[in-house]
Amino acid sequence: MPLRIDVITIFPDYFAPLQLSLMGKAQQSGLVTIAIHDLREFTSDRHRSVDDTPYGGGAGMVMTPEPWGQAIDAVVTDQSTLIVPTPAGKLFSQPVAAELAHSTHLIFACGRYEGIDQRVVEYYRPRIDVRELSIGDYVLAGGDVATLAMIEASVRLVPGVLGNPESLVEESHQLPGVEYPSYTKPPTWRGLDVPEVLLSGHHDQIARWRAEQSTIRTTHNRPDLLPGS
Ligand SMILES: COc1cc(COC(=O)c2cn[nH]c2)cc(-c2cccnc2)c1
Repeated sequence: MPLRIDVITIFPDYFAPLQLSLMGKAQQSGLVTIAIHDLREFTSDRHRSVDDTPYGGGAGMVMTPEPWGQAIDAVVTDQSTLIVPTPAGKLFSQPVAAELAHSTHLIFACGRYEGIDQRVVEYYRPRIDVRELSIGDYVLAGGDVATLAMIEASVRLVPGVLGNPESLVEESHQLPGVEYPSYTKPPTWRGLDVPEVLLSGHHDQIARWRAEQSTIRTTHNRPDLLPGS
């Protein structure tokens, strides 16, 4: 069953990169189908407006619910998962990407301005799986870049998309933490040598060295990922 993805956005051009490289091949292979929808096609006023001033005051504008209701209704089924990228969401992660990779239908609602009228989430929550997801603790101008990141992270985990599942195996069995440093030819570059152990052919020593390097890097860069933290 191919994974179907519908993206609703006011900037469809943001998603041109999905036609390239791995994402493009995934679509050609029939494993994934991705459709981009312009939210403004679902407006009914002459100005095709999608936002208005916030109730309760405050800076900025909020996206009105009706165009979203029309756009989501046009693609939603009872198998859909609605994903709203937002700084207020639960943190997206590799396990979440793996879950999404095994979904049937994902709808990404890319908000702009200060966000989307909360009643859109409230309306669909009792009907389908709705997930407000954050890709990190910073504020983007819209959910489009977050959607690209989540699609790329998820689609690469769809069985058959990655040529060499080998790299996925290592990724999934890897110690929790960051990956070890990688090297390739030439053996010396600008006076810098590749660590001897990697040229030794001693696979158990190489595995030990890589685990050690991963722990050193995790301790330094991401202590929050260390086991037991
Ligand atoms: C749907 O509601 C949104 C969506 C977005 C775009 O997503 C992100 O920024 C994001 C997603 N993961 N990490 C960051 C931005 C806001 C927003 C909030 C406050 C002030 N300005 C804008 C609200």
